[in-house]
Amino acid sequence: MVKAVVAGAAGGIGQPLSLLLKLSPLVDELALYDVHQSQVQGVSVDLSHISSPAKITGYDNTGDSLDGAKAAMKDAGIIVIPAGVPRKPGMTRDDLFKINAGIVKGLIEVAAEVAPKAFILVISNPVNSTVPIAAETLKAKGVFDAKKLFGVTTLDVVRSETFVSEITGIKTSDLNIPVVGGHSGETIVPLFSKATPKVDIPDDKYAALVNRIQYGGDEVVKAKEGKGPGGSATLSMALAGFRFAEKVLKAAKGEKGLVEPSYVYLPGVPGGDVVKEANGGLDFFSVPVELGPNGVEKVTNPLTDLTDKESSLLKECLKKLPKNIEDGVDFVKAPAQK
Ligand SMILES: NC(=O)C1=CN([C@@H]2O[C@H](COP(=O)(O)OP(=O)(O)OC[C@H]3O[C@@H](n4cnc5c(N)ncnc54)[C@H](O)[C@@H]3O)[C@@H](O)[C@H]2O)C=CC1
Ligand SMILES: O=C([O-])CC(=O)C(=O)O
Repeated sequence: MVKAVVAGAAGGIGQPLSLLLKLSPLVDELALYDVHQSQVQGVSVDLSHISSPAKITGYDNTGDSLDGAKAAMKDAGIIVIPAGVPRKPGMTRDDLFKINAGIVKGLIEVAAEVAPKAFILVISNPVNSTVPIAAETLKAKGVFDAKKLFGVTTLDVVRSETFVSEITGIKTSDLNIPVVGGHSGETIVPLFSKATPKVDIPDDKYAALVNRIQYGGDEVVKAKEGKGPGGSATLSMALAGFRFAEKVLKAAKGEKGLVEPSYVYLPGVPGGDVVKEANGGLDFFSVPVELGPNGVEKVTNPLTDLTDKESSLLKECLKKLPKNIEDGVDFVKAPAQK
């Protein structure tokens, strides 16, 4: 019996993500949680009419309590978190930290209490910092299992597949492109030299392609012009979040050979120490993760034999990512100094 939870289910990502999970045969119960009471109840009733097996339940809180969050997450197998505010034009993902840091910490505290063994997939931005916040919160509660905590960076992979396919003509479904590092701007490092099948990016297209992958989020934010629900990517993100969640659930059921990059805590996962040595000592990094019944089975070090261009991208990533990680860790460990 697999209980899945979407926290932030009434939002721009939450709604389509919940629809995809409702359609999945891998989910037996889908609990939708949001602080937006009327919206989450409406979405729950709406989805509950779909004739797929997953049973839908909807939760919000009574007053200031977290009773809805607790009931939603109780004994969950997988918790996907797109709760929080999205960007509007002119904002960076780091601008979201002020609000989303506390939201993620609060949700993880509930998860630690009522579903300490759940797989936790963090979508809320800035992922580079919200995942360290989640890790430190779980550590403080004594229930941290790094193999089960994932920052969802799948949208960077999805965008890479789309944009590389446009240039090379290779079908997106045939492409496998590791995108590593973090999830914002220059911290996003696509490694075309490690793609399968081999992809040939013409020199005159390389910089623009990398830029489009790194700033794909900004392209959407700009196009949406701050109008309508969800100021940033919602539909492509719902697909990406579902793709990653589905792999986690399939691996939990014993399917083998499932690999996808994800932003994980390296010291707590098999193979992580090698990546940590290669990235200059960072604890958190997005790397190709092989999934198994207990989450991360092992991670592979993607930072070998990089091309000169990729080494330059990595260098830029490593200028920014450490501060993002530190901000997240300090938010939990040293809040007074913030
Ligand atoms: N990891 C990634 O690749 C991506 C991440 N994102 C991030 O996902 C987040 C959500 O984006 P959208 O769905 O577009 O925003 P949205 O504003 O449409 O939806 C967010 C939902 O979260 C709910 N919420 C707020 N605080 C909550 C709490 N404490 N508990 C439960 N629910 C709460 C809101 O009521 C709302 O329904 C943003 O932080 C955004 O930056 C967006 C796209 C890609
Ligand atoms: O750009 C944003 O704010 C949302 C996001 O993370 C993405 O689309 O990759």
